[in-house]
Amino acid sequence: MALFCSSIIKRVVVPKLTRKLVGCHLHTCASRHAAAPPDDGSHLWLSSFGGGAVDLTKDDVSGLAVLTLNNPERLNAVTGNMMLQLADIVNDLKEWKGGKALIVHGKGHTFCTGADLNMVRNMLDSKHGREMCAFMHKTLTELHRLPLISVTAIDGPAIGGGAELCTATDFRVMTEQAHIRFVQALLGIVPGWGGGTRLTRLVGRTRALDLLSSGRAISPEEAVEMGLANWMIPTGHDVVEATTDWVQKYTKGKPEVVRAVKNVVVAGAEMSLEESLAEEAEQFVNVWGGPAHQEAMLRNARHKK
Ligand SMILES: CC[C@H](C(=O)O)C(=O)SCCNC(=O)CCNC(=O)[C@H](O)C(C)(C)COP(=O)(O)OP(=O)(O)OC[C@H]1O[C@@H](n2cnc3c(N)ncnc32)[C@H](O)[C@@H]1OP(=O)(O)O
Repeated sequence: MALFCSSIIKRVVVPKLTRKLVGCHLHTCASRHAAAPPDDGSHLWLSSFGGGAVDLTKDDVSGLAVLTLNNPERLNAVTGNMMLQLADIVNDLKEWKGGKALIVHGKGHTFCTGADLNMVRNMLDSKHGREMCAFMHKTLTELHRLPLISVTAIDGPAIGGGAELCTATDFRVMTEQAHIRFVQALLGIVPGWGGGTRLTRLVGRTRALDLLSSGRAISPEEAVEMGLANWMIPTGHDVVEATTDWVQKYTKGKPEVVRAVKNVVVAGAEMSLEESLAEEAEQFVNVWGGPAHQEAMLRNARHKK
């Protein structure tokens, strides 16, 4: 069990002024047809939808990071402020050279119920919808490509954008109480955070069409059966601890090797044959003769079962 030490809690606090704005803004949120958020020509208007937080702990010894969606009063619905924090954290993790693994989970016995509906009701114009969609596409694509072994630990509902978010990690593990549900079609939309594309590539065209058009809930058993989830967390275990133990089989190597393996797989999944082979060669050269390679040769490594 990896112990957390030298962990850094990273939380971006909404400045007081914005809070005031959010306060008066949230006052208007009561009416479903309030004006759309301020038009500042970028995605920064997302911060006018405050509430919740995305917390990150990083352990420089084990190379394990834990990202926590922290909005339990709203079942970890993602506010605009949380979207901005998530993007900041993904950028931070991209540069974390000692990083090997990332666990994404939600506070309390819920993973995430998608976008904060109070925000959604106040940004129904196509301009803000398009900007939010583009922002989350970029953020979750970069999360998916992080040179870390990433796993979403789902305890409770993963609904709408929450279902999409869990497809942006390499693996998914679920408790018995968990379920995944792509409700977008029931809300008159389609996935807005890239989850439709990733789901289709994960489970195939027919199953993706079944799940996206029906909006039905997927149990942990069915998710494992169809390859959408990779493991069921045994009951009575702490979700993060159990997931930390589970992911360790992928992170025994040195950070540079773990990161190189992930980069090879991302290339194989997303690039043309020639580009992917070139990237694989690049990754090979980066680790060939490196500390891990030298140590293995000195160890005269043998691989008995
Ligand atoms: C771009 C859109 C994006 C996408 O799909 O791409 C989206 O994600 S749109 C949002 C999709 N999500 C939903 O529609 C989920 C809505 N929530 C529910 O269906 C239920 O809350 C459920 C089934 C998850 C749990 O029901 P339960 O009865 O157990 O709890 P409550 O409904 O009473 O919820 C407790 C508390 O949380 C608030 N809540 C829940 N989900 C959201 C949300 N997505 N946004 C904001 N707030 C949410 C709910 O309002 C309750 O708070 P309260 O103050 O008591 O009203």
